[in-house]
Amino acid sequence: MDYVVEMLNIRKEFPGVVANDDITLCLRKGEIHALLGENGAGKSTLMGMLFGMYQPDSGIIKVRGKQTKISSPNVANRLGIGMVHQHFKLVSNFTVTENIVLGSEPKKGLVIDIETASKRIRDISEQYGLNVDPHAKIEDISVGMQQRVEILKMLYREADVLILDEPTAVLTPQEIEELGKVMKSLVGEGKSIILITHKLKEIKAVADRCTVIRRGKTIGTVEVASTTEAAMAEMMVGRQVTFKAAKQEAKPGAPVLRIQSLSVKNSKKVLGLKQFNLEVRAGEIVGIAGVEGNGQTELVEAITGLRKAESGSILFEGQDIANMSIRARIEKGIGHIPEDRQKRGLVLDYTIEENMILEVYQKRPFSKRGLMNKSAIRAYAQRIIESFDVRSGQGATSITRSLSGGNQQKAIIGREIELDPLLLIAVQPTRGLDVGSIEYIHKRLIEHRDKGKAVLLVSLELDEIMNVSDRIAVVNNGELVGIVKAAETSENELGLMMAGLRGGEGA
Ligand SMILES: Nc1ncnc2c1ncn2[C@@H]1O[C@H](COP(=O)(O)OP(=O)(O)OP(=O)(O)O)[C@@H](O)[C@H]1O
Repeated sequence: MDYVVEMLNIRKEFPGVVANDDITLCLRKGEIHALLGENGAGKSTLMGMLFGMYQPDSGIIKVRGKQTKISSPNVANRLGIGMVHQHFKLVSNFTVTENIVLGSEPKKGLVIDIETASKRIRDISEQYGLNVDPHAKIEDISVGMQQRVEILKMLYREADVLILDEPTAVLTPQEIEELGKVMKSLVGEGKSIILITHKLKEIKAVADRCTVIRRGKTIGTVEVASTTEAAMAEMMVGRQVTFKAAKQEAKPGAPVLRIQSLSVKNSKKVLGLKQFNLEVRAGEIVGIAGVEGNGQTELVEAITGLRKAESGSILFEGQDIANMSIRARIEKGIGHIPEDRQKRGLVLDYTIEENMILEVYQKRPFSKRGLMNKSAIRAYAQRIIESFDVRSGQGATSITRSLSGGNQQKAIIGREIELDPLLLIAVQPTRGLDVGSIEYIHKRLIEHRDKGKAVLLVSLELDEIMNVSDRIAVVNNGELVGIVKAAETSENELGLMMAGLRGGEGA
């Protein structure tokens, strides 16, 4: 068998945790190979070793049949291995070409030869159907396009093994489809791809084989065509997973949040939300469906106080909070699971327990007369860690940065739900989570509702919106298109509404 990469019996320990324990993954030339595993299973660690960011404690890596030591990302690049990270590494006020040649600038004599580089970039872009304009500035192009620039960067450096780390987490459904085509065209030209993803549907759609790992160990490698999503999910978590959240019909009470004619400017200083009306009652989950960038961010930031409203009112428990400070809103009972967990959700250099009390540390029992009560803080953090299954090397005292992405996310969700807010605003709560964790988080959101609290769920995943919400408000271009009951709508109707066609009540 023609393997381009063989990672054999790989082991890697971090303080308190064996991140990889005897893992084997072999990549065939010309295949898309999915790497599937729960949050914290060790996927990024394994790929980090293939890309030269860490060294294995034991085990062998062979590239094109030859045993190799990949001591740095530069060595990986020279071996033809490239990686697109979850957080792109692009300079936003540089052009596509400038970003791609950064660090390996082509010269004509002493002068940097941007024109030749641009031409080559255009040729590669055409060859693989990437459709990237070499002269565009990064800040002016969409996230999906930025990702293609990252892919181009690897191709420009002649990589033929491409590692994509959760590439679709940041993409819209349409961009996901386009990325699928790009990946197929790459392997069609003889490249080989390792794809890290939590989305079983995507694995079914694009991958040839899938290696499943659980808690640092290889469970097996399967041929994707002859296996099911349910079977892969079960291999991964070690039990059956239900994909549909079980819930009773909502028994909504009085309105908790009432938004009237709310208009909010976006970061480009034009109205991103226009004359918006919405009500969320106690005991119900209202989902916001829409294509990314259609007013969701402005809506959430206006409610939480991160952004100022231009006009209109935001009534919370009957009181207009539009001019209240962020802290006052939290005190009144608004919880927020933010979209960008690294920027707004966590202080990465603090321990988990410090992060768990960010909003309540000045309260009893966590502090008394200015002194912190360490054991109360520890017990509180431990409770969240256990109920939300936050996995890390050193429990409550682990530095948050050392947690896997999905475990950071679970910690934030746990913290916000534990505050037991009257209104919980959950923005993309399950982005980056494995199917088992998604199942659990959905259950907790529904439990929160059943305790008589209000939940506002913002998500780009239609499945999630339809599964978890009671009512769905659809946004398009900053306006409310309509509100429908989740039990009475279909993916098709929502899709049309997201494109701006009016429907439902309140239109
Ligand atoms: N630099 C580090 N220092 C200490 N522990 C680490 C470090 N990097 C990863 N870990 C630990 O190793 C384990 C595996 O983490 P890894 O990031 O590889 O998981 P993952 O499968 O990529 O998860 P996710 O799907 O959540 O991104 C986790 O327990 C994590 O806390």
